[in-house]
Amino acid sequence: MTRTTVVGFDQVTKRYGDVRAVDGLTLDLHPGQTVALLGPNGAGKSTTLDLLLGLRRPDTGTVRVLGTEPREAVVAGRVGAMLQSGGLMDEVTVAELVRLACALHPRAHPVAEVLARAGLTTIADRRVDKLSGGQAQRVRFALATAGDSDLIVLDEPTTGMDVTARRAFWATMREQADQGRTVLFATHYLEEADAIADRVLVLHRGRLLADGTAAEIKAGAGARRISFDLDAPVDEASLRALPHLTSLTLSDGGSAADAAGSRRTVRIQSADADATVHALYGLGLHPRNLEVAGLGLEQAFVALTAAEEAGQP
Ligand SMILES: Nc1ncnc2c1ncn2[C@@H]1O[C@H](COP(=O)(O)OP(=O)(O)OP(=O)(O)O)[C@@H](O)[C@H]1O
Repeated sequence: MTRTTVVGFDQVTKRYGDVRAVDGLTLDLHPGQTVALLGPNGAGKSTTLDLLLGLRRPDTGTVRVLGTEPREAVVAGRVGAMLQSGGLMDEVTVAELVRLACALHPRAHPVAEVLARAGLTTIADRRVDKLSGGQAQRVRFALATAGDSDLIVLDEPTTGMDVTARRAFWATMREQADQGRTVLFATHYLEEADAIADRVLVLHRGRLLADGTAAEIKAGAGARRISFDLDAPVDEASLRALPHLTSLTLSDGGSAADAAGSRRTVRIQSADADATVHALYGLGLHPRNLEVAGLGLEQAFVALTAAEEAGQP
């Protein structure tokens, strides 16, 4: 089965002076996908979004959106965007601004529906320059969903939103994806990516470091968490010398015996848990409550990007 390509990057590079913000990026996004774009500060996320919205042009390579130039797709109303720095007009009310966005959209939804979806009905008459940070985010969200777009692009959309607003926001985005739209969002909230995205892209120095479901990314990072308790005093240096260990924390267990310093809880991150545990028993220790678990998305992300940093000058 051939799938429609909503966003296609082919060997795209974008430099700012000496900085390669996007470096040979090749990528296809498909309808109905909810895609999280992750990466440390400066990884190239915003530049990638700017390229696919036609706000910047690649130095080399091609970007296509819904089979056309990005700008064409945007002008045709096929792309809704919520950008980080999107300034809102002063001295207009929420309703006026949303009405304007709907008037400009070739396939607009009714204004009341757009306001309601973004949770703005009760503050529709407020001036946008008097809103709180989270309320202003909701207005940006309303502008991104003013019309029937095929692709919704969100740059750190939930920054400043409270828990309720965040939940409502993601429930709406889920609905949008269920209706066949593609939702692409850049975020630093890895738990959101884990919970919401069915595809996760990890960017690092403008390159794609990982691409898969959150579960695949966690498994692909390879590392595991090992934790156990020790009743006898332990020589920290011998633990630190365990093979494949990437981090170690020692903490007191919290009981009266621990005050004497004998009982410790040990938490290890290892790139090869089997080998580390094998060597642990080789030290003659008697670990209790031993647990080996996979990484969370956040830990996998840190492990992936740290490994990449270590391999680069
Ligand atoms: N207008 C610009 N002029 C010069 N350099 C820029 C410009 N915009 C971005 N850069 C540089 O390009 C690289 C990628 O920046 P970009 O904003 O795309 O990253 P990001 O992943 O969105 O970062 P963040 O998580 O901090 O928002 C960074 O090194 C940044 O300093």
